[in-house]
Amino acid sequence: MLKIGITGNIGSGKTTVSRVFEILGIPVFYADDAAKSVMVKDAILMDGIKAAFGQESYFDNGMLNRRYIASIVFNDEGQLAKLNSLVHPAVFRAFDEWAAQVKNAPYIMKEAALLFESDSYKMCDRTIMVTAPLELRIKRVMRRDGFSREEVLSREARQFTEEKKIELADFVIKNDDTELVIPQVLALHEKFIGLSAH
Ligand SMILES: CC(C)(COP(=O)(O)OP(=O)(O)OC[C@H]1O[C@@H](n2cnc3c(N)ncnc32)[C@H](O)[C@@H]1O)[C@@H](O)C(=O)NCCC(=O)NCCS
Ligand SMILES: Nc1ncnc2c1ncn2[C@@H]1O[C@H](COP(=O)(O)OP(=O)(O)OP(=O)(O)O)[C@@H](O)[C@H]1O
Repeated sequence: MLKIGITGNIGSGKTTVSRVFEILGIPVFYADDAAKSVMVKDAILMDGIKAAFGQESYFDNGMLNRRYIASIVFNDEGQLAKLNSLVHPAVFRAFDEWAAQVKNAPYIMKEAALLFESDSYKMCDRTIMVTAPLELRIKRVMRRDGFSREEVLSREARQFTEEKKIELADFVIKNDDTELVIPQVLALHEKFIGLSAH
């Protein structure tokens, strides 16, 4: 089945855009959500996270202490690489399991913040990069998550630049208040339906 990867840097709106594809009936796998899910369900992974970052990584009720882990990894590249190497293989497995059970769809999508950084774009037939100017992205995430400007920038600094991802991607969706998103989604949807028919 045709696999489309969709990504975008922090606050670009990749989740919002992916929801539009979902409304069109396309099954979408959300890698960020899957990461959060395996991190509280996969016992071997949880032990690995505790061993690497301490017991404080989890609250007593089993929930992930996201603020604590974020404060470590987004300030230290080595610690982030360690977290990524623990979590990403479990997310790749979750995607494969999810994809194997999808029936009757013209194509499927994988929404992932790190589609290019993690090399998972190589498993996709086509890729989409969602873009928006940095200042707008910062504003969106500060409003959505109550993050400081510095917190947004520390994550942005751990991602490839938008320019690099635009070069790597097959298609770009502009989500920056100058262009309407839905017509861009519809045009790509038509294209992917055409590709899946061949
Ligand atoms: C550190 C964690 C606990 C922080 O949780 P939090 O709820 O604050 O963030 P959330 O997961 O919703 O991500 C929000 C955004 O932060 C950025 N971000 C998240 N993880 C990473 C990462 N490993 N590298 C760079 N940026 C990242 C992305 O832009 C993402 O869309 C969480 O991000 C995490 O476990 N990350 C490691 C797993 C991962 O790589 N997930 C993303 C792709 S699978
Ligand atoms: N075109 C838009 N107009 C107004 N608000 C938008 C638009 N696109 C996204 N947003 C808002 O911006 C915020 C970030 O969008 P979204 O969560 O889709 O981005 P994301 O790329 O998935 O972010 P992250 O990388 O942080 O997970 C959300 O609160 C969303 O509602």
